[in-house]
Amino acid sequence: MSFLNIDSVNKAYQKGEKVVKNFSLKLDKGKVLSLVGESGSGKSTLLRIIAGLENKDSGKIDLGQLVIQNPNERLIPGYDEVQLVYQEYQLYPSSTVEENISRPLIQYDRKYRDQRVKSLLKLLKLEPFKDKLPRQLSGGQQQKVAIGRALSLEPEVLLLDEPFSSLDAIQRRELIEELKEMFNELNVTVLFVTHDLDDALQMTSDLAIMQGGKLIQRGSPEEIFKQPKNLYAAKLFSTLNAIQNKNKTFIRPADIQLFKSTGLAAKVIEKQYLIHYNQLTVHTSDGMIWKVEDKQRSFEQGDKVYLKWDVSNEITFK
Ligand SMILES: Nc1ncnc2c1ncn2[C@@H]1O[C@H](COP(=O)(O)OP(=O)(O)OP(=O)(O)O)[C@@H](O)[C@H]1O
Repeated sequence: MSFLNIDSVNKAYQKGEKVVKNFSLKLDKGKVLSLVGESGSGKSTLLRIIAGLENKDSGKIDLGQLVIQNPNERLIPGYDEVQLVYQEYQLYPSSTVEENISRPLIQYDRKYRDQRVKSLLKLLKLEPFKDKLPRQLSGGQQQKVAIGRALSLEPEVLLLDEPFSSLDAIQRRELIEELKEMFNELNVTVLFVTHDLDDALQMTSDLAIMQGGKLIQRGSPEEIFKQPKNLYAAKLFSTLNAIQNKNKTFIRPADIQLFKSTGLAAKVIEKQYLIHYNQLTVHTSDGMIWKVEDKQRSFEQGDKVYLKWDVSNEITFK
């Protein structure tokens, strides 16, 4: 039996369109899931509902025995067992790192509190900064303090809502690496929401894709890459080239080989130098504009190139 159960959740704001549509998801204890979706797809609303901070219209959410109720059904909204960290998470500006992390534990026994804060500072590698104020820290360190504060209450579930969007790519990669290790050690169940597939994959190999309030697909990156359920899921991984005269059928740039003779003729109209290959924009003789990968970096703008691909790599949507 899974640990976090989200069952057929629906939500509309006022009388508008539903922003979460019949959404169901299960997650085992101690597992990390990345939920990827574009802006406005309903990710934040869903997380707030899971945290018990937003009313749902229908559906059920439970953590084993604990049923998450709507805030309008409770005196104090939210649950210690479910903690939400988001990008603009506010730290107390005039409290130190140590005080920020210990704040939620104010009513707890002092000895327990000191131990918990000490172990979190260690896990988060924040010991050298424990007496600093938030403004004296980098963006990544500030987010670690926010996560430390959320973890201080020993939640069963940690919900991360794009917590790294203000960080640069290198900071994000390093922070995700550190956090992954820590989540594993703490055996906390994590739902990580992002619009960035790279971040999602860096965090875990359990992926869910949300679009227009619905769960589109759940699986490993490889499964979704090979058999994407729709165009959005496929495009998260790469550009798709539409094949002329084949309805809803596409080929990925990486699956196209380039030749100097024989194949579908095309003309290079643009060349971009990327890390692992030159990306060429080509105009095919059947009138399509495609992206292809020139791994040998042998073609220039204006050159003629011939394209071939294996039909088994074509992706067709129903
Ligand atoms: N409090 C609110 N009242 C009315 N509409 C809202 C409210 N909060 C969000 N919405 C709308 O619900 C839809 C989903 O928003 P939500 O923030 O959940 O999506 P998201 O996937 O998290 O997007 P983003 O990544 O941009 O935060 C959007 O159309 C948004 O405008």
